Amino acid sequence: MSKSIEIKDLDIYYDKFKAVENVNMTIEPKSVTAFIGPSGCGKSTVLRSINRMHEVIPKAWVDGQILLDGDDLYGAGVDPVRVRSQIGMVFQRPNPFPTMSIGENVLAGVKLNNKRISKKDADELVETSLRGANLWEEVKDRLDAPGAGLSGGQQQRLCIARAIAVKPDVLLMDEPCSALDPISTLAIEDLIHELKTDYTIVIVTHNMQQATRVSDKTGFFNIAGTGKPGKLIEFDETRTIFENPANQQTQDYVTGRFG
Ligand SMILES: Nc1ncnc2c1ncn2[C@@H]1O[C@H](COP(=O)(O)OP(=O)(O)OP(=O)(O)O)[C@@H](O)[C@H]1O
Repeated sequence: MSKSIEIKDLDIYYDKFKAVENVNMTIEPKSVTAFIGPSGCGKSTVLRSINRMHEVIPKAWVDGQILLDGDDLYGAGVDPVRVRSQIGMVFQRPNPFPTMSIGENVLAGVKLNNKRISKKDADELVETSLRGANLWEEVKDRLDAPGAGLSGGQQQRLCIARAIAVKPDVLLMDEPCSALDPISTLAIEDLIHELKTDYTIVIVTHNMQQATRVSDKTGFFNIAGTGKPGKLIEFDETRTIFENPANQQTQDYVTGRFG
């Protein structure tokens, strides 16, 4: 089930360093939101704070609220492990577990959450997740082969299958195509389009064409200088951000006049 994300007055720190300041945005369910901006402006940091992965780094913390369909993910008593199962993540480099087979990789997240499932249910889940990730036809005859034996693009779709197998509400993607060739990139972009019918998706991308191709809304982040916190400069329909942004910094960035 797809849910909304509301970020309120969010500051994000690495120990004493404030990496991101005062982020406010509302992300609609069943939409794709792209985060763009120059290196170091805090896109990945914001993304990782949405599923409480940020605090895994020693002394990293946040101030502010992130609401998933109105529930504060940072509220007292909220289990970060449960948050991470509701909000899945796909990383820059495909990272299937190297010693596991394709089928075991799909089930890895489910097993990590201590869910016991029958062989029949497991087989069904492997198939629906791989179909959901547009990988089933390519791997259905070799589910017992190692996940590491797939191509980079196939491995990334396997990681997406692993993420959707736990039936999350949200999928976060941190530059999911940056290690892939153009054909595999298009396959992932097509998949993002399809996944939007079931999930809320947030994607960090350095590729502005990709942002225009896959996203409904875009957030442009910027940084005033080294050591300064990154800020969300503008958040709007992707078309508006790229064709008629309200802010001069956004205009300069999307037209390549930046820096
Ligand atoms: N583990 C960390 N410890 C300390 N500081 C960090 C850590 N990770 C990131 N930072 C700092 O936080 C700031 C934001 O980094 P972040 O990686 O979120 O930016 P980004 O916009 O995603 O950059 P890029 O586009 O290069 O991936 C940077 O100043 C970075 O050096």
